Amino acid sequence: MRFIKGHGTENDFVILPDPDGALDLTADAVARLCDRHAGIGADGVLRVVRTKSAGEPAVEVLPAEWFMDYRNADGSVAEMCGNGVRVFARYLVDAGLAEPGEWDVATRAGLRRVTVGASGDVRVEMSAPVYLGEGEATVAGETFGGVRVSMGNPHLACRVDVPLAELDLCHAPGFDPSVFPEGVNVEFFRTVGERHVEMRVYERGSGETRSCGTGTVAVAVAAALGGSVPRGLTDLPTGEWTVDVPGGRVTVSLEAGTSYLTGPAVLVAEGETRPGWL
Ligand SMILES: N[C@@H](CCC[C@H](N)C(=O)O)C(=O)O
Repeated sequence: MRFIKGHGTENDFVILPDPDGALDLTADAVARLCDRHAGIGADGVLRVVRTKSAGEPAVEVLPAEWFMDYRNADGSVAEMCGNGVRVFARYLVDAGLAEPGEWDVATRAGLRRVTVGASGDVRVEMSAPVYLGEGEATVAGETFGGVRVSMGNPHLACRVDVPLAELDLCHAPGFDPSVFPEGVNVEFFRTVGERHVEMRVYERGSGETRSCGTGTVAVAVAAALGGSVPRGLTDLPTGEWTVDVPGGRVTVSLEAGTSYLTGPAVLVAEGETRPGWL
């Protein structure tokens, strides 16, 4: 099986080209590919498949040529991946499967418009963040309040006062499963300057990662709200935010009715898995 390895702010992915949807990609195969000791190692898999061959009726109707089939490292399926979609777009251009420019990528959360040049950073229109109220996470017995935000996938963005390095994220933060029946990605953030925050994240299905693109937008929303409650679920503050993650830096732009994420997308290696390994 041919693969490419890439990352966006060190949120890393195994990219599997599967234009005609021929791969039967099981959860077990994804987990083995992502295993950092016995596999290639990654936070997730990006299967690159033509939308019409996605194998998912809700996706096949979307008007985009390519579908980003995103899987978490444990093999679970997720709706969206903000770093992944930039890396996905970079791969399509690098492989000659798409021209540099602006076009839509199909995801389980709907269409996401990417702006991608021949090299360099990629910008993604991330759609309107949805404010879902407040929530709580616990880390090592301590409870942190946060803001629940949907970016197509679920997030809980918690402002903290302690240095981020002090948080023990070796284990999954606790949360109320009746509030998050599908699980949740939990971000912890601190303000470090004017419209500038730093964050760590514990991702649903992947554990602590060095970045989460959808999470950076959720954190920008929580930081911009600053504890206030918005007038409507998508009537959120606007403005540009710098978000530092352990793996680098991204820019989030909150605009009326939508949001944008800009950051790096890097391809680092390619190869073939050994016959019979998976
Ligand atoms: N790392 C991603 C998010 C991947 C999906 C997430 N773990 C989930 O299950 O929702 C990003 O960059 O957004």
